[in-house]
Amino acid sequence: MIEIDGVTVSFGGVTALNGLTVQLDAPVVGIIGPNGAGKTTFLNVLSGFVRPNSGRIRAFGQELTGLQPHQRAQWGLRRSFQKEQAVDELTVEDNVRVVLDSLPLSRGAVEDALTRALEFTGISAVRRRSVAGLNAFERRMTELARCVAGSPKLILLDEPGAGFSQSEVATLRSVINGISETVGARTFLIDHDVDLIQATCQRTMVLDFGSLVTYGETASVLADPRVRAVYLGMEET
Ligand SMILES: Nc1ncnc2c1ncn2[C@@H]1O[C@H](COP(=O)(O)OP(=O)(O)OP(=O)(O)O)[C@@H](O)[C@H]1O
Repeated sequence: MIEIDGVTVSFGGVTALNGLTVQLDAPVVGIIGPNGAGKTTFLNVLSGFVRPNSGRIRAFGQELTGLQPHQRAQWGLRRSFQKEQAVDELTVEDNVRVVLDSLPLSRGAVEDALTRALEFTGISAVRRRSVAGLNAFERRMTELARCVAGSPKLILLDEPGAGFSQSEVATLRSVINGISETVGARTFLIDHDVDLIQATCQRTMVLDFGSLVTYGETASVLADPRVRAVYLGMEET
């Protein structure tokens, strides 16, 4: 259970999150809303890159508010960004090893976790290649491997499917669907692809202008006329 309690974030005159209060309790939670709704800001607050003006965040009983980003990573938080983060000059395995080396693990445990992460994301065959020589989807899967490595508790994915083909998104979908059982982590997924949200997220939260529109079972949320109005740009029927 991840408890968000009264989180407000202002950037000058812009209120990116406005007293957000919600308890997120599914293996994979979708986060949707129009551009500028506050979705990425929410992930930034969770990962510690943005300090809220007010409010608290607790995850599985642990107070995250006040922890630095590296302390959250050690606790078990992982994050992928809209913009690619994998380092071009490093091999795939070294990109993942960087994450594991920051954790209190023995050499052998690092290598085991590395192999598991690469297998889980389907990129074992390219593990010794440098990221610069990979295609865009292999680079995205390298970032996914960084997220699932080292027994994370909570994985935050910011539009991981953007720009990929249907078959690549299908591969991504099955990886996301396997995280809860195989990796044992919760996932929060921002994506504009409603089909991906529907196929992976048991529950979905909708934001608009930094406020919670609704949170609930994904099928009901997507059928909600308020959601269709704010997110899908449809008239209420
Ligand atoms: N660092 C910042 N400085 C100033 N304003 C910001 C900053 N980050 C976000 N904002 C503003 O806060 C609001 C919420 O932005 P955010 O990126 O969280 O929305 P979003 O829902 O992720 O949008 P998108 O779907 O376009 O990625 C927007 O009005 C945005 O311009």
